Amino acid sequence: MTTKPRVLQIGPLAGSPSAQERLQASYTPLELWKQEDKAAFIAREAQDVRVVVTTASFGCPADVINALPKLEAICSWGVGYDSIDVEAAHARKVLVSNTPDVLTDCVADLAWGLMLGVSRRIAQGDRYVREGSWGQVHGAFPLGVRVSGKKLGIVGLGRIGEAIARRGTGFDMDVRYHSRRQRNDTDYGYEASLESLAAWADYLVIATVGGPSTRHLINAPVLDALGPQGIIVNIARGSVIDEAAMVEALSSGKLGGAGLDVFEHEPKVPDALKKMDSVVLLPHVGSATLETREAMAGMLFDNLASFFADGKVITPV
Ligand SMILES: NC(=O)c1ccc[n+]([C@@H]2O[C@H](COP(=O)([O-])OP(=O)(O)OC[C@H]3O[C@@H](n4cnc5c(N)ncnc54)[C@H](O)[C@@H]3O)[C@@H](O)[C@H]2O)c1
Ligand SMILES: O=C(O)[C@H](O)COP(=O)(O)O
Repeated sequence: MTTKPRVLQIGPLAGSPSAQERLQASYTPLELWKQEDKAAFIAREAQDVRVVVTTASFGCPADVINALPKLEAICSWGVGYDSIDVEAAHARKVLVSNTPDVLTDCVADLAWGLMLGVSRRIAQGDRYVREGSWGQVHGAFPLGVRVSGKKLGIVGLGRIGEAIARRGTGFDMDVRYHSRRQRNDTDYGYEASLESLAAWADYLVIATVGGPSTRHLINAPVLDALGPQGIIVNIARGSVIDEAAMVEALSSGKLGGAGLDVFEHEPKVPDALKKMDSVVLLPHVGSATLETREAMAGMLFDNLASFFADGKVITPV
């Protein structure tokens, strides 16, 4: 009988219906999140472990990486790796893998759901019908804002940003983007400054990586430039927007609206946002469809199998 390889699992694979079962079927996961004294558990049980299994939300900090002398790979479920200390991993030649591409379409679809939801007051209208206000309240339901034909600014024209842009052309929108560098393989207009993109755009959609390099990239001056008719959508990471500045801009009418799937201190959401009809709030569900979550699990297991077969991962970071 062959023994199942032992892997250190940082957090549960709760986002895919079958992933935890599949992990247990082929591997022996050491469940770190269940341990009271994690450092002692690692020192006692995980000194021979070659692989860490984690997710974008649980990540893997440097102290865990450095407490595992035999570590060779960190395989993560999710495309974002801002929660993994990739520098510490690479310093020890530890491979890191994520799950790119398979979630791109669903996250882009959700960004569009947020754009439409805020502009056409979809969540507000749903509340209005459910609470019995339709036909009872004097005056009509407030008017929304036209989406088709408007100006779409994308911050971070990567895989997801580009999928959002592509959908924009189907809505007859003019699309421009800001990234650290102009891309020479796309015809979308490039704005070298974030503020000039925001000043031009009706919709500013955030699709960059998270982490220190993009922390508070969207600050008060950028929000001011987007202006009282402007709508911001964030499906990237909450850290990219200065959340306090955004709440202030929305409260004072300096910013028109916001569609948010991610927040600075998840699962905490500022109470002020919950009271505003100009915002739509979602609980970090960009990739949360059955098909995509299964595909992400598939990619995680392909990376694990590849590592244990020949020491390589398929989608390295
Ligand atoms: N809401 C969700 O559930 C959800 C789901 C999947 C991914 N995400 C987030 O979306 C991010 C993007 O995913 P992707 O697959 O498109 O990644 P990607 O690497 O293809 O794209 C990231 C883009 O950000 C750009 N970028 C990096 N630093 C920048 C900066 N300082 N200024 C402007 N642009 C910058 C890069 O050039 C790149 O174009 C992930 O890192 C993740 O954090 C969120
Ligand atoms: O980066 C990602 O892929 C998404 O944010 C989904 O991962 P999470 O739900 O674990 O953050």
